[in-house]
Amino acid sequence: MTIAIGNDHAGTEYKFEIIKHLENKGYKVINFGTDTNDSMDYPDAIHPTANCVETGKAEFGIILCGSGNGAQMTANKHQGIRAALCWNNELVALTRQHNNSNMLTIPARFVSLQQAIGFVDIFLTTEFEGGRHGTRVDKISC
Ligand SMILES: O=C(CO)[C@H](O)[C@H](O)[C@H](O)COP(=O)(O)O
Repeated sequence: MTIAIGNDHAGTEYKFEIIKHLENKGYKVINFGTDTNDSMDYPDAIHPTANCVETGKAEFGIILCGSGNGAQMTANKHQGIRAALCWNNELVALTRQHNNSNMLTIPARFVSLQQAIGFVDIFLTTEFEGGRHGTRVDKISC
């Protein structure tokens, strides 16, 4: 499975650890984020990450910024993206089960690295439940 990852300067350190973790598990990772801690504008990294998922080159995307808000807002401008901002395990599981989210947004300045890695694992292994949730997800697009 291929995962697209993107981040601004607030997410660089967690991004490297997440890539290492995913590659150890056999995932292919495409990195669109900055690799330094120098200040940059999150849309410049998040749009290409979202585009990669939207066009089917990656099955899922992981995005990080300080609060998660800017990254999530940017990704959700893409028609084919459902990006969820999550800060605990239950929210991660729910957004896969109920919203069929295809991008996980991690607020890197508000969760620990251990939490962030746990979120990634839950996100990538939790199935969409379909049924009534499928009807609702189909109604999101306008
Ligand atoms: O959280 C963010 C956007 O929602 C970004 O990560 C920015 O880092 C945040 O806005 C803080 O900006 P700063 O330049 O790192 O002070």
